[in-house]
Amino acid sequence: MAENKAQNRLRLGVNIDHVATVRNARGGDNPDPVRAALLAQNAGADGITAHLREDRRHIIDSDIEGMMQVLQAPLNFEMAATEEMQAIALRHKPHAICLVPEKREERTTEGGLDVAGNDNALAEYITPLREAGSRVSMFIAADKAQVEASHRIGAPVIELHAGAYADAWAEGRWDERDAELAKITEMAAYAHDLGLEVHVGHGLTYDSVGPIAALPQVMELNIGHFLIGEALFVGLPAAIAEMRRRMDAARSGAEA
Ligand SMILES: CC(=O)[C@@H](O)[C@H](O)COP(=O)(O)O
Ligand SMILES: NCC(=O)COP(=O)(O)O
Repeated sequence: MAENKAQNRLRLGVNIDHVATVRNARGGDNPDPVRAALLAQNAGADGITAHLREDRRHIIDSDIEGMMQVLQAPLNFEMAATEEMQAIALRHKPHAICLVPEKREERTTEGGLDVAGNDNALAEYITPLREAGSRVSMFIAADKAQVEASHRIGAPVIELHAGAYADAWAEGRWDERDAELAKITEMAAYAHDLGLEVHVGHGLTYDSVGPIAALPQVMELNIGHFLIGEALFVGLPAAIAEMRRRMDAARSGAEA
């Protein structure tokens, strides 16, 4: 995504996948994820994130095409490391590409990509994507071996999977929440020391965003499902503004 004027300003990428989930429940064109992406951009999102799954359960190919045509904000294109997705990414050359693991039977992205177990293949896979100018990131668990493998293969960015932290928060499992936060905290610092740019995402809400936003090494958060749900009640611009307020308050050490 574009450099921020204030160096320490945390970027917010708004994931619009679940606008497409609602559209696809009935087929047809409404609600339109491209319209939601434009609205998010105009409401202050620093970027738009969209995950084109192999089964097209939410975002479909024409959504990506539409966003590439009309968005000024950078697109962070989430995809599995398959030949089909590589060809689509090379056709569109999005600002950023985030490689994520995918299982057709999962309800949502359950874990991080196993970069450590596939480092040679992934190094080869990302080479043309990087040569085409996309900033490639690895969506990984907060795990030292995965951070080191991401660095080794030449990915400039990692996104740490916050799902276990966010779920523990939502379910009141406080010890687990604290343990997950400790892992993210440690790995964000470690990855930053290696020279990686650190992003965090998955499952974050108004409640759980603060401690993650407060981590000084984290440059970007990607948040979708909660914001799209909240938008049903308050509208997308208001939901984004409130998330932004909480991120900024945590970043500056103030009470949210
Ligand atoms: C990789 C990731 O975290 C996302 O793409 C996201 O949460 C929305 O997509 P799913 O809910 O389909 O995983
Ligand atoms: N990569 C995480 C993302 O884009 C948003 O995840 P979620 O907030 O929809 O769970």
